[in-house]
Amino acid sequence: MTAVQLAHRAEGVLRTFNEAGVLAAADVHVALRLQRLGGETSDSVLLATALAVRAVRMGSVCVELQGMSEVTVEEPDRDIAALPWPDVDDVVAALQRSPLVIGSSTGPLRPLRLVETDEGELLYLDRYFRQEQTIRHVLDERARSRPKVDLAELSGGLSAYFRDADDPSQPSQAPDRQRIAAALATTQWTTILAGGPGTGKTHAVARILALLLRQHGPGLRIGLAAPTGKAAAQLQEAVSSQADILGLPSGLTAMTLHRLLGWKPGSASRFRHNAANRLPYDVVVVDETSMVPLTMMCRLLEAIRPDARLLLVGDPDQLASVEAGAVLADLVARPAVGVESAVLTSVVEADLTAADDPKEAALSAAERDRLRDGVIRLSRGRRFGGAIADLAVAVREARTDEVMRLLASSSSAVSLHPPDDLDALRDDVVRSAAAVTAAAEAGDVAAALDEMERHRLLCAHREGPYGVAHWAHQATAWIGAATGHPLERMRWYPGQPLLVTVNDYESKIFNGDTGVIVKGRDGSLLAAFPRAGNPVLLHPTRLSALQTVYAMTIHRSQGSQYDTVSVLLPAQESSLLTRELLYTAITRARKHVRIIGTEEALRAGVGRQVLRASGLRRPVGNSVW
Ligand SMILES: Nc1ncnc2c1ncn2[C@@H]1O[C@H](COP(=O)(O)OP(=O)(O)OP(=O)(O)O)[C@@H](O)[C@H]1O
Repeated sequence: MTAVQLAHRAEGVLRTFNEAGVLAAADVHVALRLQRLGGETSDSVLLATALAVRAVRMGSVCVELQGMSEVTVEEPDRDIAALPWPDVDDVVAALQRSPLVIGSSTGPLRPLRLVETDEGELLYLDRYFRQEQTIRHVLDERARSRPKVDLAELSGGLSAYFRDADDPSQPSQAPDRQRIAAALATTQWTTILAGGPGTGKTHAVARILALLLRQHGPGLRIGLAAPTGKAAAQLQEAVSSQADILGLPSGLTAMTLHRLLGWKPGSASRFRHNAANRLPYDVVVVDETSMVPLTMMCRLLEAIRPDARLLLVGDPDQLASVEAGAVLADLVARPAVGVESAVLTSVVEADLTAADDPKEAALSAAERDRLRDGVIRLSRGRRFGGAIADLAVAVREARTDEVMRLLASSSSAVSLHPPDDLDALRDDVVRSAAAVTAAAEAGDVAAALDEMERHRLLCAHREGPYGVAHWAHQATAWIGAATGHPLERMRWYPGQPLLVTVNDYESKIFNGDTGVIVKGRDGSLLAAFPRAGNPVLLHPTRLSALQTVYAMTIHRSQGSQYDTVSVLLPAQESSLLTRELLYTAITRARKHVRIIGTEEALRAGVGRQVLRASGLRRPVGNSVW
């Protein structure tokens, strides 16, 4: 059990909620500070303020006051409902009078914002409300006009780039959502290209760039970015690998969003590029957008020129950023506000109206509606088919019985093991370590890196009996017992799996990169990291933050895939065990996903959703105090 950190100065209701683990010491401190500065005396307002701070800490953008008591805490046996929750109407009334709330009649300092919606009031820290408003405003402004397009050129391009995979002499069969995505991105300023792993998002992005080059010529300035260095490197590799066949410029580089926007040392949220100094690109592509938090999305949208195309790419069903906001999921789920595009309809009418095809279902009315805002979701799996994809979809759609049925089926691609059934896991850990070590000892860098992709052990937690630390230790012990060489005492050894935890721009090695120690030609030990065609080799002491990684958190594994993934489920009460977490873990596997845990834990996970409160996905026109 984790002891709750208590705020020393907390009294009354704040103390009670702090002791119960609902509020952290930091939430209490902020609320008390604002109370002092604003001269607020109401306990209800204090509690609501602390809950608004807590909400951001937990990844939400605001608190839904009607549901403010529906919180989960780390210690599952706490009776949260029994806490002295104030009446919601009283809280709202107190907030409307509070000097801390914008629009109230009194008070010099107004850090809070109360917003009324059809589903009840939302309480924001005003800063996040303003960021949400900026995002909404910029996107709505961008949707008011459309780029000029050479339609003949566009039709020619669509027909050239979207061919039937089995018979390239023919255009692909309608409906082809990739073709719709490409037509959208050419005919609108903003496109949101959503889809699960292997649905061909990057394939479509490369073709979209080719279409835009046909429209605008080789002078088109392209900015490629992603939230992490690793994701940026992957985007660059994926686009570069298609550059030749599509005639894209060679040497296209992708960078982190921080770098794209011009990160200023010492400022976490202010960038060189902003509304007054816009980004120089004609098209900006952001990959892995699910990991982009609200503040970063706001800064990006402020900095992008109104006449630059923006392509936001990602999987809205994956775990969101650790910071506040699940912007991609919100933008995909937002009610449509844009108007239908006759140009788009004319270019891809066959795709919009086609009936079900064996490979791809017809577009639903809801999907057609979302096209008005530039939102398209790719659904046809291009990489892995069968049971893994079915399991991922069943988890995403919370069809628990179907999840259990798939795991009980005879498929060799998915399996569920009780917590004490560890033989297959141990075999995979030992076999994969032996193969990596053999290649690393032989100095075969490519083979060592390939072998690293065969199996990955994933955990929800970092600490505790279900955590990475414990299971990495267990894996090390299994490997040591199998080889007769205990690994713990060695600093560097061939076959040692590595995880980088800090960006190193000079070496182009990024937080989240994984690699392996290999023997160099002269027998010295080097850290190897995969890069398309050309692995990076460095002396391990050149990198300041390297960990040995026999197990990894599911959060960390985002953006990577492995042949076999073993997922260790925590106890069913764990608030980390959610549908998004399971979906993310399952979709890391190419050939086999092995889930280790109880059926109860799995059912609990499928049933639990990460509810990140925000106003972005609600209809506009709410009255605001
Ligand atoms: N229309 C297509 N025709 C033929 N092959 C395709 C098509 N679309 C995608 N592919 C292939 O399917 C595989 C997966 O595509 P891609 O990498 O673009 O998916 P993704 O959605 O970007 O996946 P991830 O999110 O995991 O990076 C790739 O090998 C790609 O070349």
